[in-house]
Amino acid sequence: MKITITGTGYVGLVTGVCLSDVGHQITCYDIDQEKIDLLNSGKSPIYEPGLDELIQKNIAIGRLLFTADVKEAYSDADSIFIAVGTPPNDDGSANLSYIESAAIDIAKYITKDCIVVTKSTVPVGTNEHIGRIIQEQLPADLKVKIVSNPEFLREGSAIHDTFNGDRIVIGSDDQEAGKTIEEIYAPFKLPVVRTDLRSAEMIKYASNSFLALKISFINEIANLCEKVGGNIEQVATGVGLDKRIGNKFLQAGIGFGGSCFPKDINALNHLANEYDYDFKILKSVIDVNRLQKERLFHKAKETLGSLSGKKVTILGLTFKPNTDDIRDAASLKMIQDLLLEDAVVTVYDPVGMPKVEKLYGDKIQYGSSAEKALENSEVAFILTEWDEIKNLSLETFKNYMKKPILFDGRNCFKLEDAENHGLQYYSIGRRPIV
Ligand SMILES: NC(=O)c1ccc[n+]([C@@H]2O[C@H](COP(=O)([O-])OP(=O)(O)OC[C@H]3O[C@@H](n4cnc5c(N)ncnc54)[C@H](O)[C@@H]3O)[C@@H](O)[C@H]2O)c1
Ligand SMILES: O=c1ccn([C@@H]2O[C@H](COP(=O)(O)OP(=O)(O)O[C@H]3O[C@H](CO)[C@@H](O)[C@H](O)[C@H]3O)[C@@H](O)[C@H]2O)c(=O)[nH]1
Repeated sequence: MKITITGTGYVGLVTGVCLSDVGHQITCYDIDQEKIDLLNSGKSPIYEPGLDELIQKNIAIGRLLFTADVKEAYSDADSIFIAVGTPPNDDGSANLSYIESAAIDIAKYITKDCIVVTKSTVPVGTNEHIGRIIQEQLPADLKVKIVSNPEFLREGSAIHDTFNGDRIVIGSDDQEAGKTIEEIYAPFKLPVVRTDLRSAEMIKYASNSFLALKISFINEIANLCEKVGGNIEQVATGVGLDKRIGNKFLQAGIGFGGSCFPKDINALNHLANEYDYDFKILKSVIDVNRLQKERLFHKAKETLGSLSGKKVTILGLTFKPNTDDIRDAASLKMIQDLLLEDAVVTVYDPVGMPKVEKLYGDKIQYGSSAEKALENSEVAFILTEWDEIKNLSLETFKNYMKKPILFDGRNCFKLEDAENHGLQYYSIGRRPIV
């Protein structure tokens, strides 16, 4: 059975590699020739622990093939998994142009009946739309069935999540097509949820929105703790032990970012508006997150007065650890606000600096290490909880900074430690050490 994966971003690449690792013959197709060349040399274009090794292993045993040739990708394919991007349009809706152009190519180049599976995150109704596009262009003697199979992996633990996911969602209005896709996933031995097309699409948006809601909720409790007293970590532990609530996604911080939560929540809100539904909770989640990203900046201004001309260090640029992804990261808003204040900004991140450099060039400085970035700085912000940053000794801040004033957006250090080291330390949802 020939399985083709369209798009070699996080989702397409990790899905293709993991499916080949459990024994399937996989062809990964991308329109980006540079990515394909890199992949054929055994290197992943994305930073994901463990991925290079799996790519090399499965190329070597001949189960994994990468191509930028559309004919090679689609001819003889039995099933095609679409995993192209669905980035946000200016109005918050999902941009479906990549999906639509993939659908047109599929209709043009398939040579036998096949199942088209959408892994990309798409608004409710899109799979039917894809089906119609394909149908319109398809030669009369061929048949295509449509399946929705949303993806739940997280960047940074994508391989682990694929092999150990909580569920595989397979939505189809055609039982047989759904069953074939279920069989492809059988080696993973994971729980399968079979639904109709529209429910599968909604499961993806509802899941991301609910996780984002948990984060915005705990961030608001943290903000209130700062006013009324209480320690958000103790509160989150106490709340999370209730099994009905669960302890995951209750880590208060500088707000959520990444390529998914902000985009998907906005897309769901847009969909609700289109159907004349006022999704009040979702709008609040978006609003709370926007304010949370600005919170430490305002606190620093309140504490220091003006930041103009002051050397400010940012440690951690990616939207979370173990990825080089900076999309919608809290660091981007912070850099922008600091530059508007005429602060002198120096940044450090274990892997995220090249992408930030592409955006900001010589408007900011780049430390070759956390210590170098902290040298002579008057304020430091921690925005990503990389192990390397969490493991810094608090002595480092004292030794390298001009004044050790630390704003920790990820609660990386214990309050007692900051107190013992004589740091001025502000974190999220905990009393300040002044
Ligand atoms: N990144 C994640 O962690 C994650 C997790 C779950 C779901 N998703 C969803 O999965 C989808 C893909 O996300 P991503 O981060 O992997 O995307 P991405 O934007 O990083 O990669 C998409 C790839 O598709 C290629 N492409 C575009 N049009 C194409 C076409 N017509 N034919 C072949 N290739 C084409 C691009 O060149 C690119 O390499 C999105 O809808 C996203 O919301 C992402
Ligand atoms: O308790 C928490 C957990 C997460 N975050 C932040 O939330 C964002 C997203 O984190 P995470 O969910 O781990 O990363 P993603 O890789 O964006 O994964 C999410 O988005 C993917 C794309 O849709 C889904 O597949 C995943 O299931 C979903 O977790 C990051 O900025 C985190 O710092 C918090 O602030 N507090």
